[in-house]
Amino acid sequence: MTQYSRVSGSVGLITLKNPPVNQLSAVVRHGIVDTVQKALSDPKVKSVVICGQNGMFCGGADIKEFQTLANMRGPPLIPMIHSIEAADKPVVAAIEGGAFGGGLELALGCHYRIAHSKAKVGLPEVTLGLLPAAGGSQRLPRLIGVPAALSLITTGRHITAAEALQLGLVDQVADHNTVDAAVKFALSVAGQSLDARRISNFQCPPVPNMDALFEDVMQKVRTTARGAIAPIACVQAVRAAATLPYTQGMQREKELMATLFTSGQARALQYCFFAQRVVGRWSMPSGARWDTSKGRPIHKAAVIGLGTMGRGITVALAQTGLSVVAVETQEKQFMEAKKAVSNMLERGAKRSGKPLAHGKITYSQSLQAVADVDLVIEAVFEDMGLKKKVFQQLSAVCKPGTFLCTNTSTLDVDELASQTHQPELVVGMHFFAPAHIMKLLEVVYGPRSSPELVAVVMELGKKMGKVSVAVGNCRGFVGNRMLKPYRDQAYFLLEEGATPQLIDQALEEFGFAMGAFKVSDLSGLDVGWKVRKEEGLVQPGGGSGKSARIRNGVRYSPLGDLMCEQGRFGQKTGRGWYQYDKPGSRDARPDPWMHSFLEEYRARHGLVARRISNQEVLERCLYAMINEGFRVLEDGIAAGPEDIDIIYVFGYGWPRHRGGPMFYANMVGLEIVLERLEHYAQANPDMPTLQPCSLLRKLVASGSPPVNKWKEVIKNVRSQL
Ligand SMILES: CC(C)(COP(=O)(O)OP(=O)(O)OC[C@H]1O[C@@H](n2cnc3c(N)ncnc32)[C@H](O)[C@@H]1OP(=O)(O)O)[C@@H](O)C(=O)NCCC(=O)NCCSC(=O)C[C@@H](O)CCCCCCCCCCCCC(=O)O
Repeated sequence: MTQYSRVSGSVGLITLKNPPVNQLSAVVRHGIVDTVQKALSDPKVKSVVICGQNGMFCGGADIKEFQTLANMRGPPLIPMIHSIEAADKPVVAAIEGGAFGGGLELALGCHYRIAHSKAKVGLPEVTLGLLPAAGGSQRLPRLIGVPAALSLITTGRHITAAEALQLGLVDQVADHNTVDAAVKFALSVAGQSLDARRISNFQCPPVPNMDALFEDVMQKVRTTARGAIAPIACVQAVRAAATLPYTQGMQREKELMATLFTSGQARALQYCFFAQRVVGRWSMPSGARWDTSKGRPIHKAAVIGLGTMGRGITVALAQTGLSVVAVETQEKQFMEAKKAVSNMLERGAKRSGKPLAHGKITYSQSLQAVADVDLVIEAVFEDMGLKKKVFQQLSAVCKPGTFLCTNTSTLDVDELASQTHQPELVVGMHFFAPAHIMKLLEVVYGPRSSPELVAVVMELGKKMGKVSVAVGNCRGFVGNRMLKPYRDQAYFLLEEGATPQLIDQALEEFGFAMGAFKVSDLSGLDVGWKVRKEEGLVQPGGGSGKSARIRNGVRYSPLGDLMCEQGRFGQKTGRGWYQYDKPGSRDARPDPWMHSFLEEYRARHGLVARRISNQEVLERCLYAMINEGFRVLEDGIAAGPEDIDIIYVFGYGWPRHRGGPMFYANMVGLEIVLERLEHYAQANPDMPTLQPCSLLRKLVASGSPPVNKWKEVIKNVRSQL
């Protein structure tokens, strides 16, 4: 909706009213068309101001309308914006809060833009698999120049009002009431010629070596896009702005948008946008929910253990403005950590332009120092015995009511909780390395965890800039639990004839940031080896005879153990699944040694190498992971498919334009995933992770409903258990 009034005698004020972000739904577009016409035909009105209610200009087109073309009724945006630009009375955009996507395109159609100093603007369409197709790709380069427009449009980043002013994207920045400032401004420009204010009439500012610039940008975009098509279309659209007259440029914008609009990638990215918001509305099997559970404020937090994870967590906490007590009992680690944390904070301050958070951290070598904190995050070595001891000590030292969190990535949170006097005040906070950079936080609750604590930790995660997902307790929680069958399949494929580079290439072409073996080299093969040894899975020399590749009755690959026996721990030793120039180097190169290692291994176990296709790599690795995802849903560990998908997109390098593993399964077709799993399970009866799980079968039997309808089927499956 829109509201219209005449203010200060001669200014027509149009207010967009469409909570939550004044998105340009059909009814708003109708309102704009009608009120603009009203203002222009009223002889008393000499100029017009467009603003948004509740301190927000406009969040752009209504993304919900994009779900089907049938939804796209009402006046189209492009002619609506053209009619504003063509008006013979000055139109001023008063930007409070933000102007994003279609919202900024609307403002670019206005003759002047005034922004509040705290407002942000941007064209984030690329993050939704689209391009700014209401003239944004054509007007922005004409206004601020090709290089700056390319940067904004291909990344979708939001910029501050100050940066927008510097770029010439806004004409004035207001510190107080933006609408008042805009009305005053509108009065001052009434009657002035608008010839020089219509951006579509501008020529793009000339760029020396334009071909080279576009080639360079396209090259960079292709490398970072990992298969996403929207960033490439964005470059093509800006190129059209730079090389074609406006009307032809608009035609190109339209053609490019038509390709993107109906693409699977746009569906996936828009799903991710909403899924990210869905996971914030967490719920627990007990019925506790985000909107009925209230946390309490945390003023002082502590981190126990200042290894790599503890350091990152300390930085992330300090950057929220909290007082942090950082505890490390080992002298050498203590000294190194203090220095490392300072450096990380300095780099962070430089990057963000925000002041240093140094003063807020106090360091101690004694656990007694945490006696008065509100919340503790334990980040000692991943060893159940050690962690149990720490939790017993914390329970004795901390004041009653202190929240105790563990940064374990796999261990049983309930077992740790049972070491304390108040098990209901214990949860897992699974950070991802580097903890001050990576966006994902898995918040792991147990059956006894209090909803108040979950609310506190979810809120704390938000303050740390994390995307927090609440999940139930099981081995590996959601992310690592699903990663295991994926990795196992990668090992089995090596045994059957693949190479690490063949598998990694297939996964990277799919869009993963790194293939399974590069990730393993990065995180260190010894980490998993230690866990497997503790579980009694490792046999010297990989074991012999038929049982060498079987543990507990299921298929097991000792390849990783054999690599570790040879000291090949990955990047840290300069040798792993790949070779590196020197220990610590990141540049992975295929290692000819691997060829003879695998040949010798296959010969020892009577395996005949066969040709493995990319399709088989993807189906076996991804469908095994997806199948486990269905089990996670069936077990109630994740509340819905969105939780799994957000975990994978933000924590495991899953390509966002494919929407997360569960969304991807839906896109492929659940019946196809089921059929392929059945096929591989039949060929490999000793791999139970390939046996399709009952929820998948149930969903297929229910006609493969879209992903947002799965929860109903899950509820039925659970009620039958
Ligand atoms: C705005 C924000 C920065 C605010 O952040 P904040 O943290 O304050 O709040 P939330 O993010 O939690 O959001 C609150 C609430 O609002 C919902 N929401 C936000 N934005 C939108 C929106 N744009 N539409 C709908 N709903 C929105 C959000 O979901 C939350 O609600 P929930 O219930 O889920 O909790 C932040 O919200 C933000 O970043 N928003 C998105 C901004 C954005 O990306 N905007 C761009 C939108 S796309 C666009 O504008 C496209 C235009 O360029 C062009 C359109 C032209 C269309 C032409 C179509 C041609 C089709 C051709 C096809 C031809 C095919 C053929 O014929 O064959």
